[in-house]
Amino acid sequence: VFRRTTRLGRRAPAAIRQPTVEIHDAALARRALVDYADAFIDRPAILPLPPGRRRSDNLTTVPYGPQWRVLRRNLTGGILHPSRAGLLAPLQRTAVEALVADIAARVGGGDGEVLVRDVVRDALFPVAARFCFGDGIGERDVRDLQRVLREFELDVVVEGFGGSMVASLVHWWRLRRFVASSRRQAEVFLPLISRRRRTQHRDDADGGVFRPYVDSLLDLRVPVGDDDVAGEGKEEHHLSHRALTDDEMVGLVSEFLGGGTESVVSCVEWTLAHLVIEPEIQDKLRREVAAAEADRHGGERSTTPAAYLRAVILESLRMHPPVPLTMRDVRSPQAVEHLSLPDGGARVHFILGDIGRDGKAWTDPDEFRPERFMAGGEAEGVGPLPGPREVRMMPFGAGRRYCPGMGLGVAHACLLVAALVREFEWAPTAVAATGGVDLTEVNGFFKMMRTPLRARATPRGTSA
Ligand code: HEM
Repeated sequence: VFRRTTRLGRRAPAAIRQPTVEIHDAALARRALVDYADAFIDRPAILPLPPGRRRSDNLTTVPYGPQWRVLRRNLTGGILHPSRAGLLAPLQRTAVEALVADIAARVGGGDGEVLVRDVVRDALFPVAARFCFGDGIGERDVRDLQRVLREFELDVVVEGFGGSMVASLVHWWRLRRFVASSRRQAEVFLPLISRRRRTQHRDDADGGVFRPYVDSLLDLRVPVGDDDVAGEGKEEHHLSHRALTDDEMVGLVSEFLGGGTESVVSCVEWTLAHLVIEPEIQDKLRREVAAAEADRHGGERSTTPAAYLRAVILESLRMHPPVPLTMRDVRSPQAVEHLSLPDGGARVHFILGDIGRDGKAWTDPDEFRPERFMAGGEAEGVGPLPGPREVRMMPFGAGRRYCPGMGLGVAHACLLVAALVREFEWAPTAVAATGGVDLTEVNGFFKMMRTPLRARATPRGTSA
């Protein structure tokens, strides 16, 4: 059940010279993250701090404590709260229209090949950028933001994220690239943040439509104290507070834009790959999406995805969780003892793809069968987030640090896949038709297709 890895040699810095334990098993994942929730609460440091730099965390890296609570509450309660999901509808409509127009232009009236991840990313990224900085940012700003995030991914994120990436990151040159890439992000983000600082209270938050993430960060005050040690055991309102530093703002914005887009792009690409290979599932899905459209009677598009669409997305997330693994730094003596972890604690990696394909929890786990999530199926009632009793899959993690963007991520994946099948028929390209669509995975920060999906799109002519 445990696979203990000892990849790091004695030359590795003390902070990461820890044994690594991998969990591939759904039942054990539940035991760890539910029974020992308090012990599985912090993530290990991925990078040693560059010389002369102070620690500045985003939500993913901040240790559990008052600062984490304030940042998390701001995102979940203030920005991503389900009651505000409807406010994003105009941005999402624009994204869907842009996606359909882009594909239609590429196939030029007839059918043609489309590189799926590029068109999806180009449609989705502006939504994340405007949700972050407000509706006022221009197309050039959006392009600059996309460029620096892409550079970060290409320069810093390498195949094999996890133990081996941690090892390779400690090479000085990779650390130097990381610092250079963060500096380039700061050069693009900070002027946009300053512009927002000058205008945020004047333009009534974009006409009262939605509150950009950056506005909430500018107003936020976090508890004072390095690594939150000062906050241990104190009520939050007894602590003194400070504004976020520029470095923290850059990290939080980078996390919001990068994590919120690429994960959805990965999910949509994997989903469409299966729909290309299995035309009956694509057809069934299209019929359901068309029926839901017909039910609209000219009203707003529903924000609740239809049952089969949701099942298709869940099946894709089960088989190809866009984030390949999630990590915890475990030091608690109790958890160490009861879970037979190495003395002194361990870095624990939960391998999300293996957990979703655990043969003890799923029938034919390598088959793409959305029906399992429908009424009467083996996974009826299973959702994207595990409940307290069992873990069958955990594409958004589990326990206290589960993904706060889950609702938005699933909504965006559903919206984009629905538009893709409603407007186009998807088939393998001539090359793929003989060689098959390549479902080989490659694990970077995100689980992507090793051969990016190219598919033949034929407009269905249903668009208004
Ligand atoms: C399909 C889309 C997405 C997937 C599959 C995904 C997956 C994940 C996973 C596996 C984790 C680690 C959870 C854990 O350690 O237990 C995570 C954390 C996180 N995600 Fe997502 N995510 C998605 C979308 C988003 C979006 C849209 C946002 C923000 C707008 C977001 C923001 C975050 C943040 C801030 C964390 C760290 C939370 C914490 O430590 O408290 N994610 N995500």
